Amino acid sequence: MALMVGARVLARNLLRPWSRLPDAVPGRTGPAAGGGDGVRCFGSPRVLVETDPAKGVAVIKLKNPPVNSLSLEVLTEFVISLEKLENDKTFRGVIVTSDCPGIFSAGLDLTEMCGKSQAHYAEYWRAVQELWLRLYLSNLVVIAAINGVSPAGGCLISLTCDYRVLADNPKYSIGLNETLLGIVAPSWFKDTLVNTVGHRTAERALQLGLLFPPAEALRVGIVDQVVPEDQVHSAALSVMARWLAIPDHARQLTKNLMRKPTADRLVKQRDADIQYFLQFISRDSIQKSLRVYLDKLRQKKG
Ligand SMILES: CCCCC/C=C\CCC/C=C/CC(=O)SCCNC(=O)CCNC(=O)[C@H](O)C(C)(C)COP(=O)(O)OP(=O)(O)OC[C@H]1O[C@@H](n2cnc3c(N)ncnc32)[C@H](O)[C@@H]1OP(=O)(O)O
Repeated sequence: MALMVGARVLARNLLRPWSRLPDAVPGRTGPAAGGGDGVRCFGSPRVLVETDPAKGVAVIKLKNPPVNSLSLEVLTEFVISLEKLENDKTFRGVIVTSDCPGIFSAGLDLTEMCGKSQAHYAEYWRAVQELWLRLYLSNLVVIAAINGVSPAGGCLISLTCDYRVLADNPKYSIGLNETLLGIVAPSWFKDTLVNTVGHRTAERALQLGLLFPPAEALRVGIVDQVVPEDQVHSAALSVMARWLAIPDHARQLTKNLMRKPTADRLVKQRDADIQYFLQFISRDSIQKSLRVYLDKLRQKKG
């Protein structure tokens, strides 16, 4: 039942005409993310989309302060924005970045996984799955311009992209640090990392919950390029131009060849994966670990 409610909510959101989204910011024009006139902006307050139709490129900027945590709303709005871009043949590439200074994304929203109902957990997890599937199998060239720290789910978002550019700032570490919270990265998080850095590096990184600073991130291959902070966006645009020089059909079929077997593993057992998540996240010991971790984050200031 819970799964059906979750699926219905997501489906309703996905099918809702864009212009009727409650938070939509339709058709605003603004200064070009990549320079030049004709940039149009749409999206929602939490997921801004700047499009440059002449270049065929869009920029998705996550804006969920203070830390760009991936709440249910953010996940849903992200999927809707991606779908809109995928369906508009004007666009061939998208850059994913952050509008929150110093933070790419703090990952999954811990408050969505702590002290909530089973129905809520199911709805939330389906939304996490949905975003992963959409990003991982996107026909667009997807480039991450990582302009801030990127733990766990934040790292996962960038791992689904075709290429990762990281700003060279020692504070901007990246990795799947789930074990440090007393939780476990699911198999498809693990697969995404293994496909990027190889089995041994992934095993060590996952068990130890490693967060790599830029130079090390580049060395292990969890990012493809490290550039000075003020060049992240221009570097992402340069990489985009190179990837867009490849004929779409050949690149897309190749991407599919590389990624579909991994995605299919989740698609074939999506409901079972949700049940597994429910069992895991509802355990008293896991809820306790999450509460302790959240309290530590909150007390940091005090
Ligand atoms: C065997 C198989 C089992 C399968 C099991 C299935 C699933 C389980 C696994 C689920 C996977 C989860 C993946 C995740 O993404 S979990 C989230 C991991 N994220 C983190 O560890 C990052 C935590 N945050 C930080 O480290 C820092 O906040 C920061 C991002 C470095 C930014 O630091 P700073 O600028 O100093 O900001 P604050 O720390 O003061 O935070 C401000 C504010 O935001 C709250 N917050 C931070 N992160 C999160 C978050 N991820 N979710 C929700 N809220 C977050 C923080 O509590 C502060 O709140 P207050 O203003 O109220 O104090």
